[in-house]
Amino acid sequence: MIEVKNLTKYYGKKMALDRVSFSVKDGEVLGLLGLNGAGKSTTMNILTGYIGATEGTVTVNGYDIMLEPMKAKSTIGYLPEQPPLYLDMKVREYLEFVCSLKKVRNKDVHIEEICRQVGITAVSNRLIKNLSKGYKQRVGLAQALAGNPKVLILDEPTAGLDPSQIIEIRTLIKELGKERTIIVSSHILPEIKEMCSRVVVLHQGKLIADDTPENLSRTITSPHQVTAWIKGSSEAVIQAVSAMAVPCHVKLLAEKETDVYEYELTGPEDQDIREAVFRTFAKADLPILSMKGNDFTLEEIFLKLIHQSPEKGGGKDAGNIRPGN
Ligand SMILES: Nc1ncnc2c1ncn2[C@@H]1O[C@H](COP(=O)(O)OP(=O)(O)OP(=O)(O)O)[C@@H](O)[C@H]1O
Repeated sequence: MIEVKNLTKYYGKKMALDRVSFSVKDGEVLGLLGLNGAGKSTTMNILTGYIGATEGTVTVNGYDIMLEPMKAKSTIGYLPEQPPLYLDMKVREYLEFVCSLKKVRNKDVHIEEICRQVGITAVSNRLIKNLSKGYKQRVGLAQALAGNPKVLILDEPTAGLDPSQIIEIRTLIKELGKERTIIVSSHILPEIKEMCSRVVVLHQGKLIADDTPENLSRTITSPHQVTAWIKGSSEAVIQAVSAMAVPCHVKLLAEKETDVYEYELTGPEDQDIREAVFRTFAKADLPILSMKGNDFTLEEIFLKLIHQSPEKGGGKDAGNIRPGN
């Protein structure tokens, strides 16, 4: 269990965190989502006792990180944004060193176990500097797992990896999350959705949402507007739309294939038009070859979350969204 209360951090005059509070239950995988500079690393550095907070408290498994740092830290494994690797060491040598620092008993068996867990047994005799970035990240995860901590804190573990390495690391984190409490940061919403059971969204040092990924998606998707590829003449499409039960505006975007056009369909803000769109074009014998809700960039999502916060009058459907400023 991790409790974060009113965490505030100033770097000189620069405020990096502003009264951030949240908690993480045992066995939960919590995602910290935010743009660059949102305060994710600062939060993680405070949680792991790397830096102190200006105000506020953090307790990890009942130990206050400032008052009982040794006890609190002994329950945490940390993978910072830049993994703390000694490049001229071999993987095994490095893990032996980490295990000595953490006073791990039965080192050999333990190292074999964590190498197996993160899939680095085959490279355990290689110099770290000769490993790919994906494997270096795995070694970083292995050092976090040394000592079998109950809590893992992982700062942007997939940053800079190629797509197949990203999938491998995400799968690994999901696997590790079955037995541990994990906090993982990212600036990629789909990544957080895939790995986490809860998401805390930070923006400019403030907590602006704390919810499940599903509720968050519901809050930020916009089913009143869809983009669809429809086969048939544009005249027939326009005619079908004019007969729709829900009033809709249609905009032709592009010709995608012969006789297939891409349209943007927009209904009233508070209405989900997807089903009506499907029925309309099925009835008119105009096949929909693809349909998707309009995606938002992360920046747009943040603006939406801030706009929908209760303080700004958007509280009705805003889930657990908290004020943004
Ligand atoms: N040591 C420092 N001294 C001064 N300002 C800092 C320091 N570390 C971070 N900051 C500032 O605090 C704010 C939060 O930074 P932080 O690194 O926590 O954000 P982040 O969400 O982790 O971003 P990123 O994804 O870029 O790592 C930023 O404005 C950053 O410039």
